[in-house]
Amino acid sequence: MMHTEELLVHVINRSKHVLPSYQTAHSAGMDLRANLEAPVTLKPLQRALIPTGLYIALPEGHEAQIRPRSGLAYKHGISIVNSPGTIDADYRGELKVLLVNLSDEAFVVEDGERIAQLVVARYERIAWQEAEELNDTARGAGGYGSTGTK
Ligand SMILES: O=c1ccn([C@H]2C[C@H](O)[C@@H](COP(=O)(O)OP(=O)(O)OP(=O)(O)O)O2)c(=O)[nH]1
Ligand SMILES: [Mg+2]
Repeated sequence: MMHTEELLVHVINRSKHVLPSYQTAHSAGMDLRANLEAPVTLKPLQRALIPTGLYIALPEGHEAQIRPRSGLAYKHGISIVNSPGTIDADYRGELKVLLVNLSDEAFVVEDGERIAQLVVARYERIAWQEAEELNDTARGAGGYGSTGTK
């Protein structure tokens, strides 16, 4: 259902499939479908750039992230090599998904299969302000488990 917070994004759908949509009322991502002439087999540790047939023009100040689906990851070890993939607001090419098979069995990507999810987000661009020192914090340079595990 339309409501005022929805952001309109221009899209051209050259795929055989319906446009991606949110599956539940508050899903952050829309699932992307593979748009294939023939199934693609990914052997263990093999990767492939999977076309979606979608072309978008994001409003300035927004990016889209292409993220893995947890079900495919859990059941079949399918992930995305460059996760999360970054779609720039000025990109006008086809959205593609760089899948990788991290399991020890071959996986077949079928035409129309929901292979990844697209999340749109605002981003900030920065300008550097060079400094001699940074402000003190309680964390300081602590990281990589510095706060313990329990
Ligand atoms: O998973 C992805 C990642 C990127 N892209 C498209 C949109 C993005 O705007 C463009 C460039 O992506 P990125 O900056 O990650 O790639 P690069 O290796 O830095 O290429 P470039 O030099 O073209 O920026 O490729 C995709 O379709 N899928
Ligand atoms: Mg780049």
